[in-house]
Amino acid sequence: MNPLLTPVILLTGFLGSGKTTLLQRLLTDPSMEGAAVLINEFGEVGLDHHLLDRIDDNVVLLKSGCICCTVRGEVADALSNLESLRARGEVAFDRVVIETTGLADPYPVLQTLTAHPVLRSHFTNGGVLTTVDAVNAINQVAHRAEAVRQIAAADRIVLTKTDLVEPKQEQALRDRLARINPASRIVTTGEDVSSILGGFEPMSLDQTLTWEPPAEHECHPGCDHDAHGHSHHEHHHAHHHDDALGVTSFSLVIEGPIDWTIFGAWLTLLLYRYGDRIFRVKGILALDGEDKPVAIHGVQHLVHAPTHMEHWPEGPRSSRLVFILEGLSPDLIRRSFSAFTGVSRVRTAA
Ligand SMILES: Nc1nc2c(ncn2[C@@H]2O[C@H](COP(=O)(O)OP(=O)(O)OP(=O)(O)O)[C@@H](O)[C@H]2O)c(=O)[nH]1
Repeated sequence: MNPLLTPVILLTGFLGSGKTTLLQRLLTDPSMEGAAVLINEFGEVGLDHHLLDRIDDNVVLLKSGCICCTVRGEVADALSNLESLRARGEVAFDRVVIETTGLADPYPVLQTLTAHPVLRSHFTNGGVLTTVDAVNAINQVAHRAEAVRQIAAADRIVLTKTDLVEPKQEQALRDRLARINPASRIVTTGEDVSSILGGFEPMSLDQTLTWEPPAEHECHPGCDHDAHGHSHHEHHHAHHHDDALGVTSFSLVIEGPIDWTIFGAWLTLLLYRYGDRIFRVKGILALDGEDKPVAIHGVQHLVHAPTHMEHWPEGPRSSRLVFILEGLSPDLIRRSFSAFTGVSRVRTAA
C-alpha cells in the first residue's frame, strides 16, 4: 500500500449483521483514534449515527436515496470534502472507514476509489471487512445476491452472533463462506481488534471485479445509477438486487410512552409471523417510566436484547422504528401495532 495515500476501509455486510456494533468496538481501539467515519444509511430516518457513541466532527452521515446502491457519487463527494477540510487544516485523519448500507454493493465504491481522478491521488483501498450474521446468513446468501457480493468482496470476513448458534451451524456457515470466498480469512467479532484489522492485503480491483452475479438486475425508475457514470454493462454486473420485488423502507412514528412488555410481545409475534419478509427493524423507543431512550433491533425472525442509550438525539422525543421489508404494506404493520398495543397515535413515514 502506498504510504502517502490514506487507506479507506469499507465496512459492509447484510442488513442487521452487526456493522455498527463492530464499528463501535473498532473506534474504541487506540489504533483507530485518527479515523474519519462515513456512514451510508438507507432510509429516511438515519439511526446508526445515533446508535454510535463516538460522534464527533469526523463522523459524516450519508443518506442513500436508492435502496439498491451505495450512492457512489455521494461517497466521492464526502471523501473530496474530507480531503479539502484536511488540506485547509480543519480536520486531521489517517484513515477513513465507510460503513455501507446493508443492501449495498461494495464494488462500485471500490471502483470509485481507484478510478476517481482526484480521489485516487489521496486515498487507497484499505480493505473490505464484511460482517456475516451467523444466525441469518445461510438464508440471506440463498436469497439475496447483495449478501453474496458483500462476502465475495471481503478481504476479511467477520462472523457475528456466533454466541447465538450451535457449533455445527457455525461450521456449516464457515464451509459456505469458504466456497464463496476462499481467499478471505474468517474471524469472529469478539476477537482482538488487531486480528480483525491486522495483516490483510486488500484484493486488487481486477480480482474483485471478476466475480459474476448470478442473475440480471433491473433498477427501479427512480434509481440514478447511470447518473453516476455506469455503463449499461457495468450497471448490470455491478448492481444485482431486485427491488422490483418490493424491498422498501418506511418508519413508524409513535407518540407517547410505550409499555415495554406489550411492545416486546408485539415485535416478537410480528417477526415470528413475517420475519421472512422483514429484513431489518431498528429503532429508538420512549418507554413508560424511562427518561433515556432504548434502542431495539430485529433481524428477520430474531429480536435482539434492547439496549439503553445515553441520551435522546436532537428532535422530538417520539419513538420511531425503521423497517426494511419485502412485499408487506407499511399500513399492515401500523394497524397491527395499534390493534395489539391499543396505541392509536402512530403514523407511518416514507
Ligand atoms: N448476540 C449478538 N448480537 C449481536 C452481535 N453483533 C451484533 N449484534 C446485535 O445485532 C443487532 C444489529 O446490529 P447492528 O450493529 O445495528 O447491525 P448493522 O449491520 O449495523 O445493521 P444495519 O445498519 O441496519 O444494516 C444489534 O441488536 C446488535 O446488538 C453478536 O456478535 N452477538
